[in-house]
Amino acid sequence: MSAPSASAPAPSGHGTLPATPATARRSPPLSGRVRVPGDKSVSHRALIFGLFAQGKTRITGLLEGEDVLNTAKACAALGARVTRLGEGEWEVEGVGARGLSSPAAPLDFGNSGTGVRLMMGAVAGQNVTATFDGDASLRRRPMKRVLDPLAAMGVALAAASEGGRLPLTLKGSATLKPTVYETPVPSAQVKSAVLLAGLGAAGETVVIEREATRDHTERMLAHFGADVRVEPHGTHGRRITLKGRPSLIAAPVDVPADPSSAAFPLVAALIVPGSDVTLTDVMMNPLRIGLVTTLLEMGADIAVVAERTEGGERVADLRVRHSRLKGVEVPPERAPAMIDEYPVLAVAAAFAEGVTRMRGLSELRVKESDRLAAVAAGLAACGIAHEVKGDDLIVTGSAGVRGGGPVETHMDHRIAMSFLVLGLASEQGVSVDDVAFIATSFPTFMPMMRGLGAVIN
Ligand SMILES: O=C(O)C1=C[C@@H](OP(=O)(O)O)[C@@H](O)[C@H](O)C1
Ligand SMILES: C=C(OP(=O)(O)O)C(=O)O
Repeated sequence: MSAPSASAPAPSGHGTLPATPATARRSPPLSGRVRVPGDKSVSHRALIFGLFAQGKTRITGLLEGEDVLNTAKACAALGARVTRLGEGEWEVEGVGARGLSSPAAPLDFGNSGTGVRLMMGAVAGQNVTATFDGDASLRRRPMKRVLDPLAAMGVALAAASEGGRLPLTLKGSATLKPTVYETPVPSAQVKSAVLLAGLGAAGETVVIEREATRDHTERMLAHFGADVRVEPHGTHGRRITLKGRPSLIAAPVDVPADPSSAAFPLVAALIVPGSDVTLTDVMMNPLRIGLVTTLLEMGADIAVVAERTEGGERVADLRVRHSRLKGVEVPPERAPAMIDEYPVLAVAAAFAEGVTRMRGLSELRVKESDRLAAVAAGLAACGIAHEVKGDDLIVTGSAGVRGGGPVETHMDHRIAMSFLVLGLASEQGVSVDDVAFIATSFPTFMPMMRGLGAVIN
């Protein structure tokens, strides 16, 4: 898809602010019982579905991280009345499935790929023109993966930066065509953008994925009253069929604790000797628990207790104790279920006996940073033997990890948190260059980790 170039003002966010470095030091045993904040994926979607629904959607446990707050602002700019009622408690008064209005100013999604890509899908079937922007990290990330299927449905790209990157302007279409789209990369964001566009198309929109990715959009479509069918496709895939132009009705959403955030205290407890930590209310959606599966294979002592269903999702408490880990091979088909957890899995692998080979990590290259490169550079700065072979990351663990740094975090919250966790069990501790971006997904990371006994300053 080609388009005239958009003028590019300075990117938003921390990119222009001075960095905030921090150091994590070898720590005493971690202990305690904590609930990490609400799931980021579910939080974005709760707000967006609230925008489309008729009536007032009440959300509890919403993640109040910068990524989600930017989505809340975008929902308001598109016409919803968005109110914060208390900590994690929000109300969205929606505009109905066809009622979005053009925002007065560019929508700024900061650091968030999920926010911007889902919202591009959301405006697709609306009589709306909107400009999408973000910080320097988000401006580098590929948007064509969403623009291509939206263009096939009839959305016009009015302006974009080189390669279809942000900032870009979309003109939605009130006569959007439904599509049958097979996603070329395993991406819940691409799938969700097409399904959200499909809300505005007359007829059935079908998304086919060769490997199943997180299914929160499908679940929420059903929860808000849409007619959506999910069928198996091939060995690992799914076929999702959505009937267009449904009336969505406001429905309460109780956001469970984010397994991708829980990953940090979880791995910290495994590698800091003597630790015993319980993480409560963690979402155990099967498409999100690849890390737990892998760590159990590595010999981790993780007890899954009080498993139950809350608000349509499996949740459980996880009791985690320091463990002697061993290296494993992580198959490529597991990648969608643990995509954001590879950086912290690499940290666990650094303390495991033997070699851990993580296969098929190409999607890590297009996250907030090139995570494959950032993890490799961080491991090198901490004296950990590793190798990147094609799209595989191979880490050779040892009982005595040197640490050190400084680790460059590249505007990436998960790189910052992963290497701080590594510092807690390393000989010299670990310094990272910037912790400001942790606020995008886990704003309480520092106090929560310190509360468990972690030494970070
Ligand atoms: O749909 C979502 O909420 C997300 C999907 C994943 O991205 P991709 O769809 O690009 O794999 C993940 O990395 C991101 O943190 C959240
Ligand atoms: C990749 C991530 O998020 P996003 O794509 O929404 O920026 C993440 O949180 O690790």
